[in-house]
Amino acid sequence: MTDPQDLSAALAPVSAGRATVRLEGGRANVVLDVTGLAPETRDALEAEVRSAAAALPGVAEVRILLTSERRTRRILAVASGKGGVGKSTVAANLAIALARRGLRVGLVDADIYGPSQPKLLGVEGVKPQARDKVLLPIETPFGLRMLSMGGLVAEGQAIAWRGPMAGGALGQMVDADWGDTELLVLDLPPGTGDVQLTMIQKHKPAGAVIVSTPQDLALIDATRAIDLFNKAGVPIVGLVENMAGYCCPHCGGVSDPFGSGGAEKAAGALGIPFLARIPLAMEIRAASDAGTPPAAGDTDSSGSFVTLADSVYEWLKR
Ligand SMILES: Nc1ncnc2c1ncn2[C@@H]1O[C@H](COP(=O)(O)OP(=O)(O)OP(=O)(O)O)[C@@H](O)[C@H]1O
Repeated sequence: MTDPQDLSAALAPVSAGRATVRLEGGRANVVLDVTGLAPETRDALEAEVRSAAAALPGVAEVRILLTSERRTRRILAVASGKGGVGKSTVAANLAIALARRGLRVGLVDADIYGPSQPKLLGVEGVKPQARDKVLLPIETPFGLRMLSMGGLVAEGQAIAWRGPMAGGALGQMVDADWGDTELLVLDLPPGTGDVQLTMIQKHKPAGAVIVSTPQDLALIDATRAIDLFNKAGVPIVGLVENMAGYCCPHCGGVSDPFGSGGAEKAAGALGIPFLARIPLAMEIRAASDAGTPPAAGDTDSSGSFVTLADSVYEWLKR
């Protein structure tokens, strides 16, 4: 017949110190601390503990209670005043570069108008599962987990959600089972309307990275985005200039279709940090379309995302 010591001894090798046990007649009550474990690791641990306890003589029933410490997880918003400036591309590559620096990163694609993260991260068509009505983020091949508005609707279906519906879906994604993820990068929809303001107020990002192209018109919109975060009391991490200088793959000459240096000047005038300059490069567009983000490799264009991630990393440390 098993006694409490036998039960503890039998579970010790499989539970790695995470189990607290009590024996009541033929029932083994196990409290399992699963803090920081990814869902699949947690399920495997629970199954191992259950079968180790059930194998003991005299144990007729095993009850397992999972507990987890609530972790503080920070949200980093990536936003732009207007569409098409490369906000999603920057968000995906920044998230990957931060993951490569050792942070446990998750990416939430909150862009209700054009969710593009599943394509950028090569997981198009993969639907997130749910457990007890809590979403389980998708594992991507690039060392980070992801949830997208795109994964919550049928492929190709137009997303014409009103603010409250979008807010509800975003809430489900932010409150998903992120396991030990310590930083959530939030790819916001472009623009500075009510939807964005509600998202920001509700989920209170720790900081915001603003993406702009170098020309004046885009910068005026970026200034509006900065104003939106200021109103919501969210600190601005800084401004990223995307689609700067184009290096011709044929002659090697550099041209500036959208002007140059505009974002750095604007950042100076606004008193916010200038984080990085990402070149306009065929390689970035092609790799993004192919679902192999440049920041996951070691090419010329990955360097600019590393610079960006370094600045953001330093900011997060502060
Ligand atoms: N630095 C770059 N060099 C070349 N192409 C780029 C660069 N940045 C983004 N692109 C391309 O520009 C297009 C728009 O990028 P992206 O979808 O990231 O923009 P967005 O601002 O998130 O757009 P939306 O407003 O639709 O959310 C994509 O085809 C992307 O591959």
